[in-house]
Parts: sequence; C-alpha cells; structure tokens
Amino acid sequence: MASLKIPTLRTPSHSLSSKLSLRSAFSANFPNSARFSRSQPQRGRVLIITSAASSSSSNKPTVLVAEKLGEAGLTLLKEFADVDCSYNLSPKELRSKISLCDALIVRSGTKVNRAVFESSGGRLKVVGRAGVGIDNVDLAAATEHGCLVVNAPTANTVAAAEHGIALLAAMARNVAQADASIKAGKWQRNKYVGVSLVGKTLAVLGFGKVGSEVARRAKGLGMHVIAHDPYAPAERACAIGVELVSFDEAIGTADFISMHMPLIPATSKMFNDETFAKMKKGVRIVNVARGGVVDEEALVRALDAGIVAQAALDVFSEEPPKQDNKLVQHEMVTVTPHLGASTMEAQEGVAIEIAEAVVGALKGELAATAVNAPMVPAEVLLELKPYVILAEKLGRLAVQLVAGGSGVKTVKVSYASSRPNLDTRLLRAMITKGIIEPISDVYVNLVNADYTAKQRGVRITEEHIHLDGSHEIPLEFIKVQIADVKSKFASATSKSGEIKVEGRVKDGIPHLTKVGSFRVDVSLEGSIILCRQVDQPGMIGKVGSILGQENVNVSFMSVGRVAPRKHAVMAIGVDDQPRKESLKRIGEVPAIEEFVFLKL
Ligand SMILES: NC(=O)C1=CN([C@@H]2O[C@H](COP(=O)(O)OP(=O)(O)OC[C@H]3O[C@@H](n4cnc5c(N)ncnc54)[C@H](O)[C@@H]3O)[C@@H](O)[C@H]2O)C=CC1
Ligand SMILES: O=C(O)C(=O)COP(=O)(O)O
Repeated sequence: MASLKIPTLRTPSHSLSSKLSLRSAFSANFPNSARFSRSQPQRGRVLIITSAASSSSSNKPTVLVAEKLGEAGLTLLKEFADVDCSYNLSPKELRSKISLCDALIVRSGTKVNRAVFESSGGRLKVVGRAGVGIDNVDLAAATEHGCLVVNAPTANTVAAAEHGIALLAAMARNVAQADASIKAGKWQRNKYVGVSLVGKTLAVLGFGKVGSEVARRAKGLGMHVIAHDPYAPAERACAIGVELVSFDEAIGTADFISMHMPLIPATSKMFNDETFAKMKKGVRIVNVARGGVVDEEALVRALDAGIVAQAALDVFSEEPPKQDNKLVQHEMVTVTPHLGASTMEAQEGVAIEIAEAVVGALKGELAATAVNAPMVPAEVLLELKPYVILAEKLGRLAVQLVAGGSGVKTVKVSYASSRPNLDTRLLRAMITKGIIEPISDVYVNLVNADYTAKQRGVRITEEHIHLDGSHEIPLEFIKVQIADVKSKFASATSKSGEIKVEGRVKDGIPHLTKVGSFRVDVSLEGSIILCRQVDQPGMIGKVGSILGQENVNVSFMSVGRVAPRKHAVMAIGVDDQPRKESLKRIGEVPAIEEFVFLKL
C-alpha cells in the first residue's frame, strides 16, 4: 500500500512532508507511534487505531500475559514485543502494572474491569481474551478508553464441544460418582445404574460454534437434537438435521439440555425457578457455557425437587466456587473446574490465534476478531481508503468553519452512492474523529468514535443519497453539514443555515468540491485558504503573489462563483502554514470580503 500524506492538525511540527501509513488516519497524534512496524494489512484484517506509547527501553510495545498461554503464542508475541508473563496477579497488582503495558492477554480468570482501564493511563490499547467468552472484560469501559478488545473465537470450539459431550455421557452413567465411590473402597453397581442417551431428546440452547458441534456429536450418539437460538440461521440447523424451536418448546420437551449461549444481560440467570418449572420432570442439564446463565440457588431447588434429575457443570457464577457451594457438593451434580477449553491442542491454537490478533492490532491492523469495533474486511477497507481520508478531512474542515463559542451538536452526513449496502461505519468514525479532535483533547478512533460523539452531545445522523449507475465507484461524494451554529466564514453557510462542505475522490485523491453554495475544487492534501471576493480579474494573481512573497507554496487554486462579476469563493491549497502577517495581507486585499485559513 502506498504511503499517504496525512498532515496532523495539532502538531505543526509534524510537517506536511511527514508520510504516514493509512493506519495513522486511525490513530491519534502519538509522537512515537512510528515505533510500530509498517506492515501491510493481510487479507481478512482491517486497519485500526493503535497509538500507545511504550516507555520500554527496547522501544518495543509491552504485552502483559496475565494467565497461562501456550508456548507457540508466546513465541509469536516475543518476536514483536517485550512480553511480561505475570500469572496470578491480584487485582491491585494488575492495576499497578497496567500503566506500563500496551496490551494485556487474559483467559477467563482475570477480571478486566473499569478500574483496570482507568489505571492504564491511556496506554493500554489492546486486550486479548485467549478464548471465546468476554464476560470478564468490561467492554463498555474498554470502548470508552478507546481500547480494542479481541478474542480467539474458534480455536477452542471443538474442545468445549467435546467437554460438553464428555459431561453429558459421564453424567448419564454416573462416572464421577462411581469413580469416587470405588476409590472410597465401595462396589455399588446397583446405585449407579444410569440412563441411555440413544433416542433421547437433547435441547441445545445457543446454536453457535460450540452448540452446533455438540449437536453434531449428539446426533452421532443417536440422540434427537433440537435447538433454540434467537439468532441462528435455520439453514445451518437444517444442514445438520437439527430443528430450531422456541425456548419454551426446547426446555419443555428435552430429556437433556446443553447450554452454549454467551453470558450477556439477556442470558443472565435465564435458568431460574420459573424456567425450571417449565421443564420436563427428570431433565438432565449440562453447562459448559457460563455459570451466570443459571440461577444456581434455583438449580439446587430444582434438583432437590426432582425437576432436574442431574446436572453436569464446568462453569460457576463465582470461580473458583466456595468449598461448601451447594451445587458442587450435591450428589446429583458432576463438576469440573472450567476445563472446556483445556486441551493441549485447543490451548496451542488459542495462544496462536490471540497472539496474532494482538500483534496485528498493535501494528495497526485489526484481526477479524474485534469484539468492540466494527469489522471491515481488508478488501473493503482498501477500496474505501481515499474516502476514509476524505471523511476525516471534511470533518476537520467543517468544524474549523464553526465560529468560536457555538457548540457543535448536530451533524448530518450524506453519502451519495449507487451502492445500496454501503458500509459507512468507518466513514462515520473518521468524520467524528475529524470533528471532535480539533475541539477537544480526546483522541478518537474506530473503537470509541460513536461513544465519544454521544459523550460530547454531538448527534451525527447519516443519509444515503441513492444514485443510479454503475456500482464500480463506492461513493460519488460525501457532504458534511453542521446545523445550529454560526460560521466564521459566512459563505460556508447554505441557504438553509447549515455549514456545508462537500468532497469527492478524484484519481484517488480527496478533493473539496463545495463550500456552502459555492463550487470549488481543491485537493485536500495540504491546508486551505478560503476567500470570498467580488469576482474580478487579477484576484488569483494578487493573492498568489502575497503567498509567493511569503515563500508559501500553492498547490491548487480554484474559484467558484455564483455568476460572473458577482461573489466568488476562491479555494487555495497551500503546502505550508502562512504566517499571521501574510494572512492579514490577504485579508487587506480590497475585493476580499472574508477569508479563513483551515488546517487539514
Ligand atoms: N467452558 C469453557 O471452557 C468454554 C466456554 N465457552 C462458552 O461458550 C459460549 C459459546 O461459545 P461459542 O459457541 O464459541 O460462541 P458463539 O458466539 O459461536 O455462539 C453463541 C450462540 O449463542 C446464541 N445466543 C445468544 N443469545 C442467546 C439466547 N438468549 N438464547 C439462546 N442462544 C443465544 C448466539 O446467537 C450464538 O449463536 C461462550 O460465550 C463461552 O461463554 C466457550 C468455550 C470454552
Ligand atoms: O473460551 C472460553 O470462553 C472459555 O470459557 C475458556 O476459558 P479459559 O480460557 O479456559 O479460561
């Protein structure tokens, strides 16, 4: 990918000649972000937002690995970063270490809560969850702090499914209880008569990756498998001979229930007194999802009442559970200490998957496993690249046209495109970045753009202007309008009172094509001077010669007018920032009625 000139707004010392990769369009003005290698995005990845500064003497980012990770993953991490493997940290120790880390890798045993993000002092840029469930990471806090969260969603699927099946069979045949009994010197063949699986109905709740693998295996055991999942496509279920049914039907007809949904507010304690009451008497339950999806006290009651005949649990609402936990001690319950993902193969796979995702994110790429940021495939991103830059620059221009003191609250963005399904999340994030960064000290990226806008009371609405014609070009133009504000350059205000700028991409370069009602054409590569003047001969020459005398290189000039000899807007692209004096001299040219200098 070619490097692009992306001048920064708040650090003039980052001169126009500084060439940054596209990644920087997503990053804040972090002086030493250049320490990350400029590797190219790979297929299936998107670029994003990393910006943390490392104070490590090796000038490499620092990755804190807070729970045991497979060797292959550690090796990958060490090629790129300083790796600190500190297992079993107390919450206090984690908080005190985190401000020295650019990335943190955890499994399910570490609570990455708001206090962790707050203690990071803005340095923590990536949290890698070496596994699937991200309920131990405070995603809202991560997003608010602009910290990307990635997980490793595929490498432990089979391990979790196999453990589910292992618990199902072990429970049905009392393997754990019989094992304990024989080790205690007993021989209780009559006590541990089990139940058969073949021909029984298994309800898989949560028909995602693990759930569908469990279903596939259960069918191989001769079970009748039904599933409930509000979001699963019926075709996927159909393909493996599973019928998707309602929640009540699933729990009301099943002999066995296996849980595979994430722990989210909607699933928290979804198995409670009320739902247990709807189950078939004598049902058997397996949970390798999360302890929190079950009201554990209600499960004890259901077991004692004989509604639930047996349960096999790998997960608990509190881990490790207390020694006297009634479920753990219950005779009809088989337990394992959260072993679903714990096979040698899965742990090596997970370690590689998370190490690649974290390294990619630190390099400015985003693995396709981002949990709190939109995922945009690399192909799409590459195509949108110039439009992404256009979006940020239009945001920056529009906000600089707002007169001081008028707070920006209402922004409308219009995308004119012939593509019906244009993905605008990236563009919206960059417009937000362009609008908010010049007027605040927060840095905005793809992770926190929407949050930051909301936080600052900036309402961004989007409109898709459908154009006919070929779908070849993703976007004809982008229009940014800021309503309910005064402008420091009155000509930028449209008839309906909004500040309006419009731009399009020409030959791969973003151009400003409209200011208010005036058509202009200036490439968005340097900074811009906009002047409103009475249209008359010699104006370009006059302004051009002032800039020439000041040694300011002009890259582009265009004049947009309403009619000959009436008002016109001259847009002048300049490579360098003119001195205040030079701008004053431009303002003193008699035909010039107003002017503004805009940094890009
Ligand atoms: N015990 C262990 O060591 C392991 C536990 N897990 C747990 O298993 C869960 C599932 O993992 P995957 O299958 O990889 O995730 P997944 O995201 O592929 O599947 C989760 C499924 O649950 C469904 N779902 C969401 N809300 C639901 C609801 N209210 N009712 C029914 N279904 C609902 C989703 O639509 C999705 O299809 C993870 O979130 C994790 O908590 C995963 C791996 C290992
Ligand atoms: O991947 C998951 O969601 C798991 O529950 C596995 O957790 P672990 O990484 O073994 O602590």
